[in-house]
Amino acid sequence: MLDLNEIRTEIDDVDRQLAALYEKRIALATKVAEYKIETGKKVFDETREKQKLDKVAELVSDEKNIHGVRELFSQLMSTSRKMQYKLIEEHGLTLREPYETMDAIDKKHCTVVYQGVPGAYSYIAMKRFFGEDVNNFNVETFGDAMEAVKDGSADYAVLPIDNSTTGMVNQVYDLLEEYDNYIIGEQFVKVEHSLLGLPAAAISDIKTVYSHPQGLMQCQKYLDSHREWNSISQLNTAVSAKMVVEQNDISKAAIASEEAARVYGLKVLESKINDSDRNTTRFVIVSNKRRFVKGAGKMTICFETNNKPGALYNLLSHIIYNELNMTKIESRPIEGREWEFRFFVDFMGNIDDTNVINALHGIQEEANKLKFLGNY
Ligand SMILES: C=C(O[C@@H]1C=C(C(=O)O)C=C[C@H]1O)C(=O)O
Repeated sequence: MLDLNEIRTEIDDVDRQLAALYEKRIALATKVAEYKIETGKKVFDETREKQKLDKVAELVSDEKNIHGVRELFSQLMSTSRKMQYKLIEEHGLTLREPYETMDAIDKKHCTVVYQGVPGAYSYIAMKRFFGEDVNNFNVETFGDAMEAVKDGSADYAVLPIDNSTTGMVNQVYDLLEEYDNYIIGEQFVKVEHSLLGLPAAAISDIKTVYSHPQGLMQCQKYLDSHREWNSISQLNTAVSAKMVVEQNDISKAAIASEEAARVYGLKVLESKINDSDRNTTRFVIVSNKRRFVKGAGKMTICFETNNKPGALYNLLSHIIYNELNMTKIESRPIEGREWEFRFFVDFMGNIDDTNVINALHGIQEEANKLKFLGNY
């Protein structure tokens, strides 16, 4: 019979040696970091790491251990790199681009753009975030809103980015990657859809329903119970309400907010028709300036990786190692590169926190492309 305590005592002895050797190895890597600080050489040396893994594989006597020892050393080198990024940042050699901070957003003296027409959920989110009296104008598409912020005709844009029922708003993610605009705030709005018709209409009159694709998707179950209706996508939920008024036809209805019913003088034929009674949309407030509210607590970044095993795992390890709490990850296909993806990651932290700085330094060096999208 083997004695567990005895074996564990031996393991403890091996671990003591490993810990001492780890410290010795890290001390050497610190010298490497000093060399890199002096010479400007990059931390990550892929060729050296590949050679190292092949070397250590040759050092084991039992073939069964090759896989484990390669994994162990790739983790050791990954930790060694993270220690080096930290040292380099401490030396003031940052990869960060300049940015400013502000005490608060001046909500009284700004112009805000949103997509749609009055009564749209973006309009509701805008009023919720900036107040009822906000100076604003509207445009037809999300891209137009991004453009208005880029060219300075608006200081801020309010854009829907995620919905609790249907997930990400793909187009807005893609626009954040495409434009050099930054997220400086967010606003959650509980979205309750109603079926809106002309004052003279009854549910039995309805043949056609207009809404934004998101509105149609969020009421999928309700629409499935009325398969005789024809659903037609429009640019916006409130645009749909406006169309019902303009067409003046009792067989037409819109899926939109009760606010839209008030704005356009429509009748609520049925309220709360969304599939989930907790249907919520997250809106982001976007600016063309890298100016963030002091003490902002959430970061959004986006990066691309090689299509290689472990690539995403390796990049996320910077967030884990620096003890940052990741709250969201999404992926989008990269245009023109089939089956390659770009990742959007949210984590808690402020752009001035040292653990955020160190994590970003590592990701920037090791990802194909890192884009910082905001702090709010
Ligand atoms: C220590 C170095 O920096 C990095 C870490 C390595 C390691 O810990 O062995 C190897 C290569 C580099 O990616 C080095 O360049 O030698």
